[in-house]
Amino acid sequence: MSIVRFVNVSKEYMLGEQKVRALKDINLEIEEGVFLAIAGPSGSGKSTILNLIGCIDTPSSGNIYINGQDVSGKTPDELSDLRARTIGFIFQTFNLFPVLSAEENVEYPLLQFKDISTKERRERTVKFLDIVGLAKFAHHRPNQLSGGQRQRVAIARALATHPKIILADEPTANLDHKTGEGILQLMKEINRREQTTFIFSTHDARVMAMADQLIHIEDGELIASEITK
Ligand SMILES: Nc1ncnc2c1ncn2[C@@H]1O[C@H](COP(=O)(O)OP(=O)(O)OP(=O)(O)O)[C@@H](O)[C@H]1O
Repeated sequence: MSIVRFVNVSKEYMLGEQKVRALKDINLEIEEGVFLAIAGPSGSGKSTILNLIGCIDTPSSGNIYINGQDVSGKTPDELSDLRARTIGFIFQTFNLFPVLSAEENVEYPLLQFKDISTKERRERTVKFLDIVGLAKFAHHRPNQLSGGQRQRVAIARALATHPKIILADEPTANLDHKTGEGILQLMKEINRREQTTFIFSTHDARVMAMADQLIHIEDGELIASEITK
């Protein structure tokens, strides 16, 4: 079963009086467990696709199925529940809480789940900080960590809720090349081990080369989707 399916999806934004067509009639299937890159020039619609998959935005027309569920017609509460249980997010600017330690940042999204006990919360926090190689930095705040370490905290935070899909909007854009490559390598290891589906946008050809599937968009249109591995 596809974990993500777009059927004739279009997205328009109003910019003052002007209509911007951010996505035009996109048809797309993403299989569970894939390591997928979305590539395209600035303004081509990469973030719009990620926002739609992440249920933080809804299409103007067409249907989107996430983990077999049609997201159209869902209420904002239902969408936020689907999002919380299915999706993890990683951002290019890391988006950590500056006043919280690394472990508190990882634990934070788990607080919304009443069915996860304090013990389970603590265990997951320790486990995922360890997976990203930051066990020793648990009590550090973001400003006491390097860019690569901050992104590792963000990866641990995204994994802590056991999502089926992790969405990453240019996760290496604010990192130097070597650090960025380490982050991608870590994401790929987790993808292979946990079978978590990773979907990330990028401008970087070296990052694209690590993907199993590469989607090219230009001017809101899907121009190619190739399985590379
Ligand atoms: N909230 C919005 N209101 C109006 N127009 C928007 C909005 N969000 C995106 N757009 C427009 O939709 C198009 C696609 O934008 P999107 O952010 O998806 O591109 P992108 O490929 O992610 O770009 P970048 O690589 O620069 O982040 C652009 O023309 C953009 O200006």
